[in-house]
Amino acid sequence: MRVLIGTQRVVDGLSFNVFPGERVCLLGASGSGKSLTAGAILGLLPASACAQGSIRVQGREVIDLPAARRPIDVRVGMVFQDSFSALNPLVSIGSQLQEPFRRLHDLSPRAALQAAIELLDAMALPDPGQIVRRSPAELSGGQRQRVCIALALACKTPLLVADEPTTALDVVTQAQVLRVLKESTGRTGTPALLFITHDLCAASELCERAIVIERGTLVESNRVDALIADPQHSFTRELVAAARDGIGLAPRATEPTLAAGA
Ligand SMILES: Nc1ncnc2c1ncn2[C@@H]1O[C@H](COP(=O)(O)OP(=O)(O)OP(=O)(O)O)[C@@H](O)[C@H]1O
Repeated sequence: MRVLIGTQRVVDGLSFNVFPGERVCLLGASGSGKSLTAGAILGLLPASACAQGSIRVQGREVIDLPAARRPIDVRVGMVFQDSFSALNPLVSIGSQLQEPFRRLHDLSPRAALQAAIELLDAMALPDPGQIVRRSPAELSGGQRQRVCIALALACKTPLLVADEPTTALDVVTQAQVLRVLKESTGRTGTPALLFITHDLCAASELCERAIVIERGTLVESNRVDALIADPQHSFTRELVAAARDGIGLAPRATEPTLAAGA
């Protein structure tokens, strides 16, 4: 897969899979092409950028399909760093969360509201019956981010891309959001996760496998524990030197949920 801005290849020859039940992190320095990779996978590249090569979701080619034109079963859920701009400030949390349950899952308004409250409860949000009545501005950043995760999960996509979802949060709130992401992805009946970050500690708490890119090119790919124990590339060595130790789990080998290729 490549992403071009004009004639410049800002992502070049990047090739990796995310399998069902996996949580994979995409690591790279600032400007290395992580967000453009996410944008290509989501079908949300800026107008100035263009993706080439192959991006398959559940085996289906989607590289030329912007998010809004993708069939429901190959859409990709997303959680971004800025939870405030991801939500409509004028619409209550309940109405925003009801929408995917009504539109995609055909639930009645009452059943959709109940499903929204149950999902917020699973996100470890206190008093979800009250939270659904509030607007985004009436929540803390960590609460809003968990609402964004709930919103992404409500769409029941096979893959969730989380682009630096904890960067704007304090360390305690980061831990809560990481816990919720871990509990709600990477298992049967939940989406696989592509977690985009330059925080190796967060990556090691959440993910089993890591892909490291530099200047839009893959430079290292391994299990997170192996990567931490024996980093090969200079950027990975710098990341490891700056991070505390973590643990990783073995990836599971089945049909890929996502296959991005050149
Ligand atoms: N809309 C755009 N127009 C022109 N260049 C862009 C655009 N978006 C990104 N770029 C350039 O493409 C490269 C990769 O950007 P990208 O946002 O993917 O990096 P990143 O790894 O996500 O960085 P960060 O960690 O700082 O968010 C950078 O050099 C950036 O300046």
